[in-house]
Amino acid sequence: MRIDDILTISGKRVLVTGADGFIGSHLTEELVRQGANVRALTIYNSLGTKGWLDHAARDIREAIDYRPGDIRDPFFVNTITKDIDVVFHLAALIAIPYSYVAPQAYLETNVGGTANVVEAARSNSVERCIVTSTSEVYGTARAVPITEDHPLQAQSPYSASKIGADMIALSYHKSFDTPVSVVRPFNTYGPRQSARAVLPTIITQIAAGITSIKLGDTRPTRDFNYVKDTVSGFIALAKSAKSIGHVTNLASNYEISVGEAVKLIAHKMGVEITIEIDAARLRPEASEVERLWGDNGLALTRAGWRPIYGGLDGFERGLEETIAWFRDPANLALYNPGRYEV
Ligand SMILES: NC(=O)c1ccc[n+]([C@@H]2O[C@H](COP(=O)([O-])OP(=O)(O)OC[C@H]3O[C@@H](n4cnc5c(N)ncnc54)[C@H](O)[C@@H]3O)[C@@H](O)[C@H]2O)c1
Repeated sequence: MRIDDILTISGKRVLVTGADGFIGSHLTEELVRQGANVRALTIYNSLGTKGWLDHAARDIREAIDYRPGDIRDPFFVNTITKDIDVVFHLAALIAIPYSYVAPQAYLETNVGGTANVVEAARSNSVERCIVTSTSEVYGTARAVPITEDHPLQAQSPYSASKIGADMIALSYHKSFDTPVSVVRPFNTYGPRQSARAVLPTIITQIAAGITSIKLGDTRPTRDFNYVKDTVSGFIALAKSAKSIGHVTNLASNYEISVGEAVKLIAHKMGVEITIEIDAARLRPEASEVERLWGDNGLALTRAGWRPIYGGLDGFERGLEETIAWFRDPANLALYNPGRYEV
């Protein structure tokens, strides 16, 4: 196996798992734009839909090699990884509230699925395998900004499953020299995100004319990455051999509370709102991650990555783009406007 210092994306055969999802669809589009030959693992469904990739531009849709299936199936994952150069593994169960209800499913998909992906990467000698972690694995910050050596605290079954996945992935680098990079994005937002996530919850309710906004706890702080930054970070880290065998944060390095983010969104959407605390959205006290604020220094050192949408100014620009997308009636219609998701 040869590992270039700087890998070129153009012309590479790239597998994206979770390509039908929020971040995965944006990443897939960008990889196609950069000249990669993309194979998209989309979850199998009997309707034959391909999630958000159905909404990509026609030339992008037509350039993709679709492989509907399931990451829990090791034979399938191994088969579609043959002849692949670079793997971006994003497929996962991600909703924290559902992880309280069905923790076993989170273990099967997030830990078992990741084990299948890194095993396929090893046995097919890929050049890079990018595994997606999450800032949730840090739990409530003990020190800020959060660096990659911050303790891991599993405050939800989701977080525990992602910690397990990260450890399996890193063990493949240590044990077999598989070129695994673990990428740890902080909260990502932007067009196409599920209305279960906090910013789209606020935006879709306001866009649907609701002024009494239902939310969970508004006190926790988050470090929000705009999806274009998350995607450029994934690609930068894949290109750089310096990220192999390591965990690297992708953070905007700007901290804001959920309550302050709500006020900012309402201001940008030109409405006065009241916040209604919804018990159904509250996490158990010990499970709520109170504070996330990430350090992104290693992403710069290892891959030359900096967020374009960093700081308050960048967050405002990212929100404006996101709000404009959700306000488009064709997009809002996909969200069943007026329906409130827990
Ligand atoms: N959105 C965020 O704020 C955020 C932050 C940090 C990390 N992440 C991570 O980024 C990745 C993508 O998250 P997202 O926000 O785009 O979520 P998403 O739910 O939109 O995408 C996840 C995709 O995984 C697919 N999937 C689920 N189970 C599968 C299975 N068994 N087989 C095949 N595909 C399966 C789903 O169909 C979905 O398209 C996840 O690994 C998540 O943990 C997300």
